[in-house]
Amino acid sequence: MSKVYGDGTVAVGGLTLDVPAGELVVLIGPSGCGKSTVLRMINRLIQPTQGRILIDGDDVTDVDPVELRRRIGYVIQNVGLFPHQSIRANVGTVPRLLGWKKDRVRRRADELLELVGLDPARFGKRYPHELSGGQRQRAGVARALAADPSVLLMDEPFSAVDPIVRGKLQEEFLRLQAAVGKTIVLVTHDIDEAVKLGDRIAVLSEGGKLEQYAPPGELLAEPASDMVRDFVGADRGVRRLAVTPLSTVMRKVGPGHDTAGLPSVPDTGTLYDALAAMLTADALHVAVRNRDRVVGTVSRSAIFEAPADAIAR
Ligand SMILES: Nc1ncnc2c1ncn2[C@@H]1O[C@H](COP(=O)(O)OP(=O)(O)OP(=O)(O)O)[C@@H](O)[C@H]1O
Repeated sequence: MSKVYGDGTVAVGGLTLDVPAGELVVLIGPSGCGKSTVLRMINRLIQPTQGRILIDGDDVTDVDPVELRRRIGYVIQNVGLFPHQSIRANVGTVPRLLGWKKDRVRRRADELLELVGLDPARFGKRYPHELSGGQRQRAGVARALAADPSVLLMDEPFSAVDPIVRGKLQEEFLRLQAAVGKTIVLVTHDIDEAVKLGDRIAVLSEGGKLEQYAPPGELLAEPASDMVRDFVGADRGVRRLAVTPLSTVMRKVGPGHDTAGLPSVPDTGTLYDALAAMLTADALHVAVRNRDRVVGTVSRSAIFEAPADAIAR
């Protein structure tokens, strides 16, 4: 696909990208490289100058716009909730457009509010300005999911909130995605967010040029160009810890093994989490838990001495 704006600006110069169903793909790149333009071409807010966009084999330009809205959820920075409508009405927007009965719209809105962790009884009647930034963000995600779209487009969805809330929303969002399994294209310019959320990351440079398209570990281990190397940063080696599962260096322990006094991390964590827990607690080892059961330990030296090819790629 490509987009040349009326004034001759080549925002996207011919990009081909295959997004596997059920995966979360992150578009990242410097300001003005065409990320938002790509996203808006997918949902037809912007007409491509050239090329085609297929969803499940259907060209989006052939799909009726109302049907397209049902199939594609869209979340933007600062959410874009309608200020004069209640949160419940906001979340019910697309189902209403689709002509669902009032009761069904309401039930669906409340179900979605629950799903994103907003109590419908408490928040349903409020207006957007009566919510915190993080709560508005969750309402925005609920609205985008309301008609059960197969595709979710998210343009810097977590950038308008402070870093702590952002971290929490990202965690919640990963849990939500594990439950709903949408195909997601997410735009960010935060490499840590990209590494944390993406199954694959597409690094774009000016004009929507695809510099590299790879899973986070591979991107960090083997940047395909100088541009990508600069972009992922000199500390990419440390970032790789954040995509390496604990299992690579964990020593298994049997039941009854004494780990009293050690900091602990869940077995779903990464080497980054283990190192952070040890540094925070000034400990040389960390216990690895599966729920309440200790299943292994990881030591600082095991992380530092891990062979390079054991670290994720
Ligand atoms: N309506 C327009 N008319 C002309 N040029 C435009 C228009 N909209 C965007 N552009 C230009 O197209 C290029 C890509 O813009 P786009 O918003 O897609 O970038 P982006 O990567 O999302 O940037 P950012 O990270 O800053 O949001 C930029 O050079 C921008 O100035």
